[in-house]
Amino acid sequence: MAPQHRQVAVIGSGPAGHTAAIYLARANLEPIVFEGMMANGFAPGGQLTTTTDVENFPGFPKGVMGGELMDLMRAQSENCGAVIETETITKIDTSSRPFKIWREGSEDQAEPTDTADALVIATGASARRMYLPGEDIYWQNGISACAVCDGAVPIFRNKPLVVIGGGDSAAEEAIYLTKYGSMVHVLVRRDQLRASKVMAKRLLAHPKVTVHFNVSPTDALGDGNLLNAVAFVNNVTKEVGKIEANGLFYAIGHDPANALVKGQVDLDEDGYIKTIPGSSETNVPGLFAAGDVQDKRYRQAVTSAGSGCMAALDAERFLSELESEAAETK
Ligand SMILES: Cc1cc2nc3c(=O)[nH]c(=O)nc-3n(C[C@H](O)[C@H](O)[C@H](O)COP(=O)(O)OP(=O)(O)OC[C@H]3O[C@@H](n4cnc5c(N)ncnc54)[C@H](O)[C@@H]3O)c2cc1C
Repeated sequence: MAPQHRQVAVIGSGPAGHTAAIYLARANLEPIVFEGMMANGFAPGGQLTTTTDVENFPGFPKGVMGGELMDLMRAQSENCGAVIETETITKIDTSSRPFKIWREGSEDQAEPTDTADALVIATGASARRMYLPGEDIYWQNGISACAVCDGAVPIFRNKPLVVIGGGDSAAEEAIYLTKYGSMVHVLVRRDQLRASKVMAKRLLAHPKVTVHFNVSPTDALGDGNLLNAVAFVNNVTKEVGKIEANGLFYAIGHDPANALVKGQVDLDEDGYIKTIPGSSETNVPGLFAAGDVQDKRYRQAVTSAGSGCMAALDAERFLSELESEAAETK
């Protein structure tokens, strides 16, 4: 069967992918969105489908459930004219245009299932977790991987909190959480922080922060409903203990979902797709990146949506230039 051709395809269905789709559809470019089927471990809709209340996405004064927000974005994409396919893309070839795309199950075939003149990669990222015993019970009931997203929720107010990690993100998240928690304990696996000198100094000097070196968490403990303590082991003395805590925040890094483009597009040292600052353009003309897969700094729904808009506008301009070039050579 001949590949299905579109002017533009979007891979990914989080806030970045759907915002790109809304803009592309409104520009009459009839985008196809591959929303994935548990791609990168997430249901269609992405990371927000794994959370409850989202209180910082504009337009929802009382907050909105993550799953509901993503259903609304999906409906808006469709209403604007995007075609959404519940398919995971397992291979692309961007070495020549049109770009070649293979849906899951067809990656061994020579012929792609789809082709597109422009591609928006919005495959997202995932926060690293330790999957401690008890984590399945207390994930989102005391355990989080995003202080900015969840720090303000009532269960953490004036309560002791734990942050896991020793880098800049851990330091930033711990200091951020001092606004809400009564005390913030930072558990660092090694005998020193990896954070920059300035951040480390700020963290160590903060009156509401205690840094525990050579300590790793071993268990998430609670009452069956909410987390109330974190068990730990000292990696040097092997001494075990327990810290009372109503919040456990992972700050041990994120993994951008870059498998599709690895080796085809420039990535930074942490695996994020490199975009030209102030745009969504990658080093491959016609290939645009949006959302968490290219953003290691903000990683928020609204910034992902913003970059999805940028990718759509960049793709639209690229396609119209392509059209003009084709008209001139006729
Ligand atoms: C538990 C949790 C709570 C959060 N709370 C908040 C909050 O309150 N406020 C906030 O602003 N941010 C929050 N965030 C962060 C926010 O969810 C992300 O910044 C945002 O979802 C990133 O959007 P994205 O579009 O880049 O990608 P994602 O949301 O990661 O979505 C990417 C999608 O693409 C799909 N996909 C991946 N690979 C493929 C493929 N090969 N083929 C097809 N599809 C593919 C995935 O399945 C996924 O559905 C939270 C994150 C988590 C994990």
